Amino acid sequence: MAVGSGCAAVWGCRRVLKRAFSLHNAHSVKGMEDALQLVRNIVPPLTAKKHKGQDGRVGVVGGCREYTGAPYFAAISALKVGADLSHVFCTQEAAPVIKAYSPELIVHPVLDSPDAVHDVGKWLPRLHALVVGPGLGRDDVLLSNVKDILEASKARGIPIVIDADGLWLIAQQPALIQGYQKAVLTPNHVEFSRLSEAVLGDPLDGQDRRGAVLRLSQALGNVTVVQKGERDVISDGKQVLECSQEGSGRRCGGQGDLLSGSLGVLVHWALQAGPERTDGFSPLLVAAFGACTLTRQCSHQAFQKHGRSTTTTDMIAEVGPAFSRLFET
Ligand SMILES: NC(=O)C1=CN([C@@H]2O[C@H](COP(=O)(O)OP(=O)(O)OC[C@H]3O[C@@H](n4cnc5c(N)ncnc54)[C@H](O)[C@@H]3O)[C@@H](O)[C@H]2O)[C@@H](O)CC1
Ligand SMILES: Nc1ncnc2c1ncn2[C@@H]1O[C@H](COP(=O)(O)OP(=O)(O)OP(=O)(O)O)[C@@H](O)[C@H]1O
Ligand SMILES: [Mg+2]
Repeated sequence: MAVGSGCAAVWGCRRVLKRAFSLHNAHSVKGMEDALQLVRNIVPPLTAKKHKGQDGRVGVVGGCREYTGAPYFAAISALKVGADLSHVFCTQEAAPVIKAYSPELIVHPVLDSPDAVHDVGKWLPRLHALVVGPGLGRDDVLLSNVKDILEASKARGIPIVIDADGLWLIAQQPALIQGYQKAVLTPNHVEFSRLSEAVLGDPLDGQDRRGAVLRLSQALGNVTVVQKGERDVISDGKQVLECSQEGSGRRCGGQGDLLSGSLGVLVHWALQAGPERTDGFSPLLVAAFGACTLTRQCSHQAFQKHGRSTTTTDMIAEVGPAFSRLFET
């Protein structure tokens, strides 16, 4: 797809990109198809030639006394999208709870151990991507361990999705992620304001969401930023994409965890596929567009069945059908 690729002046091609990536625009059916095609291009084929692990070994760093649902949602979503193995690195107390939710997850009760960084670090060579933050909490000891885990992951060049309390840590210490171009941040409205305040010293400009996301990404040295909301706005500091796939009016907790877990796997696939398969677009932008579209489609499908009682568990049950519908047609 040629639309927007290699665009030097982002604002000059903004209208073209919006046409290409806005699903609600009545004239954008072709553009939408093009955007979805880029995501389809990165999905690895299922063949008999592969071994277990090849389609993704993802680690989720999060899970503490208060929050066990969030890391579960993220880790199970990664598996349901197509990762082969999904690990959770959480506190000792959270581990039996998360294990009891699912026999499919590999759960390490290490995050509050004195050797946490070593205990997680020895798994890093086997991981394709890390999702840091869902249900992590804000305990100083845990955050200090996560800081060291982030440094070790960056040193190995592991792609990192940062969400929830991981973003709290980044707002305290933006230098931790500055210039690391294999990172994607997935803030909700409040998390975005916090980051924007910390990095740019600006209160959020609600009128110009695309400009705000672009500026934050640039200030962080082209880290990819996904601002979730009524529309999801995605930028790598060079290009700005929007996803307005129809979701639902339901705003139950956990939908962001589904997004960050899915993104963990899609980031790996996109980087593995390389820029030829994404037609010059940053692989991380394409992965982020895929995760946003998928999450919103899951919300839409779950809401059709369950209406107001829709919860994130209902959305996770839709990952398979939604994925096939969007990316395997
Ligand atoms: N079942 C679980 O275990 C869940 C745990 N969660 C975890 O809970 C922790 C805190 O996450 P929060 O997202 O609450 O972050 P914060 O603690 O920063 O709280 C943000 C607050 O802002 C509100 N808010 C969100 N969007 C808003 C908007 N557009 N306008 C105005 N207010 C808005 C929310 O209701 C929330 O009270 C994280 O560790 C997160 O992962 C969540 O992921 C939800 C599910
Ligand atoms: N107003 C909205 N209209 C439609 N979709 C929305 C809206 N707000 C958020 N979403 C979608 O919901 C999903 C999660 O975004 P949300 O802002 O709820 O994340 P979050 O607060 O981090 O969630 P979590 O409860 O998991 O922490 C995203 O896919 C986003 O596109
Ligand atoms: Mg969240």
